Amino acid sequence: MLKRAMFRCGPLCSRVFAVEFDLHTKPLYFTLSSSPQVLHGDHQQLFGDCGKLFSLYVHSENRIEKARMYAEIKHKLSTRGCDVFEASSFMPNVRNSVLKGFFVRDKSTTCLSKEVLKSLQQQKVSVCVFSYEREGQHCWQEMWSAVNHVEESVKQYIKPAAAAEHHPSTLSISNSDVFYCMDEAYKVLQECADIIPESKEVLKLVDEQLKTTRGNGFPVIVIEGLDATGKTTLTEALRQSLNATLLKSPPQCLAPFRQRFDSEPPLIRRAFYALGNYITATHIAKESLRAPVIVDRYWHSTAAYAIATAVGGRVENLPKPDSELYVWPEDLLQPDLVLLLTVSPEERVRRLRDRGQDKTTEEAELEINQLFRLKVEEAYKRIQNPSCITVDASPSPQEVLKQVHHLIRNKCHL
Ligand SMILES: Nc1ncnc2c1ncn2[C@@H]1O[C@H](COP(=O)(O)OP(=O)(O)OP(=O)(O)O)[C@@H](O)[C@H]1O
Ligand SMILES: Cc1cn([C@H]2C[C@H](O)[C@@H](COP(=O)(O)O)O2)c(=O)[nH]c1=O
Repeated sequence: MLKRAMFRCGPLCSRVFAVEFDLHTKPLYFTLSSSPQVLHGDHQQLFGDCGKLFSLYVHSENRIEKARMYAEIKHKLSTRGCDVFEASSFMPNVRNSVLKGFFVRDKSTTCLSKEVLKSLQQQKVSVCVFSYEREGQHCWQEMWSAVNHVEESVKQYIKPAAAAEHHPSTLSISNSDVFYCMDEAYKVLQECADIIPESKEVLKLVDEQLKTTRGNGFPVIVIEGLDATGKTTLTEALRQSLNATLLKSPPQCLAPFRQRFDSEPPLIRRAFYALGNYITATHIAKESLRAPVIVDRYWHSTAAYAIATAVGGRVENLPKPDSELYVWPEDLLQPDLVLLLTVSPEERVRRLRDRGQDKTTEEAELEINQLFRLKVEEAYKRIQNPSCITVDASPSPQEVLKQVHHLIRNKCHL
């Protein structure tokens, strides 16, 4: 049964495996071979270190179940004191062939991870588990089962493989992390309506919005940036100085649901934020007929945070700059100008501390995770049509406002 689940997604021998062993370098890639292969360098380190080694991959036809199971496993394993590395199995360049999972090194004498693995194999979502054994300079894997009996289990040797051209997670971003049309995000919330009752309320709010296309109105200016880069300060100043309407994404009507969706795995959380943009779009269409509109975060934030979270490790793992993953959704109202506020990491942390507010989990992670911060900012800069203009937001609020007025005058003739 386990094996069948894995084979349904392509035979094991044609799959490539990737382990995020060191976040500062490329993932370690390997394939499987029937003959022993000598391991060197990082591969030797990954498979040769002490401790019991396992990897596991989650499969289910139901993407909501799969996403929730993956999040649950991550939580369970990380509280067991094991070394847990994100892993994936995929067919090179084949979209949606990715099975996400973990590589586990359990150094405990009692093998704590086995307990977790046993309980996982009893669930209705398929979790394929492999165990690894070393044999001199070689290492082989075989299917592992909680009851120690796997039909036709074959030993397959680990064979180091060259790095994939595209990081495996980029193969599954489209309409799982970033949604390129409203219907795709809508479907996700429909699919989880039974387990997350708030989904129905969110969908009702989306349905209530009129499908408006933008007429010839006043300019729409979006202000983007990491937390504490000064968006609230600037957007409020622009509202006053331009006599503009100030909107934000997600819109106020979704505020009561935000915490609930923030605690869900990326598939569900990102669909929620995507729908927030469509509601904001209908407000923009209406308000821009009356006055200039300033928007605090919009699709750039939704896509940049989603891509940076989906792609593990370093900035080089992001989809290439010309990737279609940076393309604006065709059915989403486009603003006239997008400005990206940037400050140095030190200044941003200082502003966060001065503000002394609660941070979202993601933002707390961001503070300690320089790599993530760099990826979000780089993803912002790669988004196309419209692309964003970077504004140095380190000077005083008055100076930043002056710079931005200048840009608005030039680009929007306001
Ligand atoms: N140009 C500036 N110079 C110095 N401090 C600033 C400047 N702009 C804003 N701040 C201060 O930095 C902190 C963060 O600013 P603000 O709340 O405007 O950021 P933000 O981008 O809206 O954050 P978030 O996305 O988390 O809402 C606040 O304490 C604010 O007073
Ligand atoms: C709009 C939007 C926001 N987020 C995340 C990014 C940050 O961690 C917080 C900040 O939101 P705030 O309302 O500006 O305080 O939310 C996101 O992941 N996706 C989005 O679309």
